[in-house]
Amino acid sequence: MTTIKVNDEQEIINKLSSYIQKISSDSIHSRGKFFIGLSGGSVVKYLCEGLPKLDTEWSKWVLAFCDERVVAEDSDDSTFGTYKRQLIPRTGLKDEQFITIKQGVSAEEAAKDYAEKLKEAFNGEDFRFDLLLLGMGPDGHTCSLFPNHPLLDEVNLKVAAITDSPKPPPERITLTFAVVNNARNCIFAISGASKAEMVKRILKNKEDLPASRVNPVTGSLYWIVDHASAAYL
Ligand SMILES: O=C1O[C@H](COP(=O)(O)O)[C@@H](O)[C@H](O)[C@H]1O
Repeated sequence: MTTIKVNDEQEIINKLSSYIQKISSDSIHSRGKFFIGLSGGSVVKYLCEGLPKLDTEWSKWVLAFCDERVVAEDSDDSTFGTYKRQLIPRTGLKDEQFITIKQGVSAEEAAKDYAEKLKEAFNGEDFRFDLLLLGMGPDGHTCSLFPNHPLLDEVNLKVAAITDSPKPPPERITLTFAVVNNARNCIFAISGASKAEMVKRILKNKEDLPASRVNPVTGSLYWIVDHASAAYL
């Protein structure tokens, strides 16, 4: 694991963008495509500012979600909806390159459908993302994997439904750790004093929290933290 300390949110965006530039170029060069998993929350802002500056073959990108809220696409809570409004118009990306959840169905059905879509995108069961961009809530959750939730120990499903998310909205789908820890690269990008206590509990105290369970088996893990979130390291 590599921890990168930067001064502020702008430096998080710069550092994150330079990793994405390198990993996307390497992936496209080696395998012809770049499979990236996006998160919601603060990661959206980092990407909307950073990605438009990349020099890349946008048509080679395949974009999926580390988690998604089971809501209508035009809802402010929809992670895809937010990227559609705020990111797509500023890049060469097209809507069709995003693997999105089925609309108007239960979380259970959306999760099953999403797993099928990933299977098709990856040409099989081995969902090996080139890069997962991860956020972490102040409670230590990542994706929609929350502290003390039974989904933390899910080993059979690759995409799971959650209907009791402690953070609204309650209905979501999420990648499970089986997929997260199969990625080639995982990057956490964390800013702000509200995350400082949790950053300490995870990176310094090594407590068992959802975000601490991200540890790609044959991949690389990076934590990019700003001055405020790294205050207790
Ligand atoms: O609900 C969610 O929260 C996490 C963390 O969000 P942040 O705003 O604290 O960075 C996010 O990574 C996840 O994708 C999202 O659904």
